[in-house]
Amino acid sequence: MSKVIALANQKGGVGKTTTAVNLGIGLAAEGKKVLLLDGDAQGNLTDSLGFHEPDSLSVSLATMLVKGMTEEPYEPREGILHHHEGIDLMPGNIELSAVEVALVNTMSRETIMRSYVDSVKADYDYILIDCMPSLGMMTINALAAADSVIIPVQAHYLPAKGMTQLLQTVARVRRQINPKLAVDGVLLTMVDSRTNFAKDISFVLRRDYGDKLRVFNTEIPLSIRAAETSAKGKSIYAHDPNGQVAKAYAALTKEVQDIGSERRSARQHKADQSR
Ligand SMILES: Nc1ncnc2c1ncn2[C@@H]1O[C@H](COP(=O)(O)OP(=O)(O)OP(=O)(O)O)[C@@H](O)[C@H]1O
Repeated sequence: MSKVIALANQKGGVGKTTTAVNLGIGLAAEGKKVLLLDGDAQGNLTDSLGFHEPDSLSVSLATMLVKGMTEEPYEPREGILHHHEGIDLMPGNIELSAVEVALVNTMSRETIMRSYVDSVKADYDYILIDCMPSLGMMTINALAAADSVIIPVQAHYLPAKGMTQLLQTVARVRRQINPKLAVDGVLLTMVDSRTNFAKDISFVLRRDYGDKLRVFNTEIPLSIRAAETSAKGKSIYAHDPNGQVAKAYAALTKEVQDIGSERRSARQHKADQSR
């Protein structure tokens, strides 16, 4: 069964795209079939994977969503690109901005992306959605399509108000559209080991949100090597295989798979008890 994970935080520049690339390619290295969806009009995920002119692509996620809105039949695999490190990508570009505006007046406006995801799900073990840095319609669509959400947070800045708003949005989507939506946890990124900020933030998150909110054991270190990867169009495993960031993303990949297995056994346990 495939798992759909949204990478969301309405704050920009916190590591959503970098995590989508390196978690996705990490899962592919473990033998999983992975599709990344670029749900951000900036097209950074598409660009980071070496498709440096996202706006010139003739088919993208926006094309599929427009066809979904207008109920035109579509071939869901059209436009999917393959990256040489073993993952597929449905690219995103500036056209998503227009789609976001158009969605507002569409029937089933929150579930257009879910219909697209459902149409390709059978081909993949994991689908990761890189969200826009906003809580607009495109992010709501991603949350409606997802099984769970990972929230990357830059370790030297805790957007306390932003976190509350994001968790409220997740709760609203869960209540109204997608009851199965879980929060996998907060991922601390760009952690500078010379400071205590990461520890302080973990403490504040646990204090303010309690055990409702898991903080991943894995922390992603701050490193110029991570910042270099997008221009190169490759993952950190290919760019700096022995560095700390590659090790951290490999550890995150394991942690994400472990959360998946824990949830599956919890569901099984519940099902067995209700028999
Ligand atoms: N571990 C890291 N160490 C240093 N720089 C990093 C690290 N991870 C990401 N960066 C850099 O930080 C910037 C923001 O990262 P990224 O694009 O992944 O964030 P984002 O949340 O997707 O941003 P946006 O919301 O604008 O799409 C990028 O220039 C990226 O290369």
